[in-house]
Amino acid sequence: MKRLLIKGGRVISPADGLNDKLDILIVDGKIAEISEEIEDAQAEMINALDKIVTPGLIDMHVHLREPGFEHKETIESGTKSAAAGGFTSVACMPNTNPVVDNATVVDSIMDRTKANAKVNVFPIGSITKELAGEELAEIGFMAEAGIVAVSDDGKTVKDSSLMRLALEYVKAFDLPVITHCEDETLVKEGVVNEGYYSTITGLPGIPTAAEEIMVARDIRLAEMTNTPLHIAHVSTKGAVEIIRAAKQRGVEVTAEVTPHHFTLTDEEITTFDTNIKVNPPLRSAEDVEAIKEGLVDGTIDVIATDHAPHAWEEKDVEFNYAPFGISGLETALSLVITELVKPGILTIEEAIEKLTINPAQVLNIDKGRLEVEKEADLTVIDLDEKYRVDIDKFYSKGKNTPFANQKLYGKPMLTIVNGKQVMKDNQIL
Ligand SMILES: NC(=O)N[C@@H](CC(=O)O)C(=O)O
Ligand SMILES: [Zn+2]
Ligand SMILES: [Zn+2]
Repeated sequence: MKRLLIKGGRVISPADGLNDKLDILIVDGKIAEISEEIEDAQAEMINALDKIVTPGLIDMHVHLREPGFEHKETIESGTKSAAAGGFTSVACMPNTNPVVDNATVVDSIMDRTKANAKVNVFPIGSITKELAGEELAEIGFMAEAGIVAVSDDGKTVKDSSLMRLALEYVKAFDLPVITHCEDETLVKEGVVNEGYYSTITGLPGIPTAAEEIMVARDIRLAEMTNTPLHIAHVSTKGAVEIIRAAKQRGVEVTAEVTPHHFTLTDEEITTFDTNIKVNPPLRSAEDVEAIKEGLVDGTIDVIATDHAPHAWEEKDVEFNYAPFGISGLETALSLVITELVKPGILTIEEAIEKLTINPAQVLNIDKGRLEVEKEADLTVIDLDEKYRVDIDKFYSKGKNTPFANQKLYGKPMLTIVNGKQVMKDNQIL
């Protein structure tokens, strides 16, 4: 029997009402005991004194790129990156090649996960076949194969009546719909936020209304069909306001933001660095402020990375031609701590909620808690560790981050998945 004893940490699990100095004993991959003083001579001991111990972090929005774009990322490299970032579970988006629009592709991701993944992987199926927005994907078969949600992420389902149909149809399978909101007719050739900085750089702009129109549409459709809707990567003040109002009148809508959208503004585009090119684009300081308010008052339930790795040579082109996306798994927790927790915007408990139980609840997965007899997924965090982001040490193939060389606070020290240590002190085990 394999025994692991995590001693002396401050255990924070909002869903279990825990915020105390506690020991945790893991036996054969499961949590065996959580209490004040556990002694176990046979167990391997981990000293968590002055550290925070939380349920394993969950990232409900990542692009693992496999199958089809293995030069950008694979299930192996992407889940190593997740483990390095303190995540024990990720949900992966279906914009692969082939698209995850049928059960065979879901099965293949499950098989590859079993063989190569360092953390739990929960596949998301597409809403429409080939993400083409024309007919529904094989949602029922994919549900049987184990998807946790559907999304055409990367694209909006343009046809409102097809989106309505999708929202009706998923009810039979109890799946949430995750929507990527942009009105393509307003986006056109846009590559950055439309505003002062797009004007002075001459880069084509994407107006905030492009996002807000679709957020409003999808919320109305969710309301009409009574289906849970999750809004991906919220980036504008107006979107926060629309979601807040919808929640107030009882619509079952949830929302996420990414670390880059609560950290950076569109002023960054004056560098023309393609590593800040992302969809939705970095917005104005006013939008960032509104997003933070949304995090504080609960309008925004989840922090998710939208980890979108790209190959170096793909980003090393003129701004207009570079693909959208930021590699996010290995800086997310530090950005949450540096930008939200240290300045007192969120308490550490609130931050952990948005990284554990809240995404678990959106996806309806049995994760995000610390409970005896459950699989031991845990993250040990050092809140005070200060370090410089080193992209050469990234496990992700995607080095496309605007945070390279930045000094950040707070780091995951240890990631445990199913009782197994998968990352310790920046090393994948
Ligand atoms: N966010 C991005 O900029 N890119 C994502 C697509 C998406 O999340 O919409 C990608 O797949 O590269
Ligand atoms: Zn998207
Ligand atoms: Zn995405």
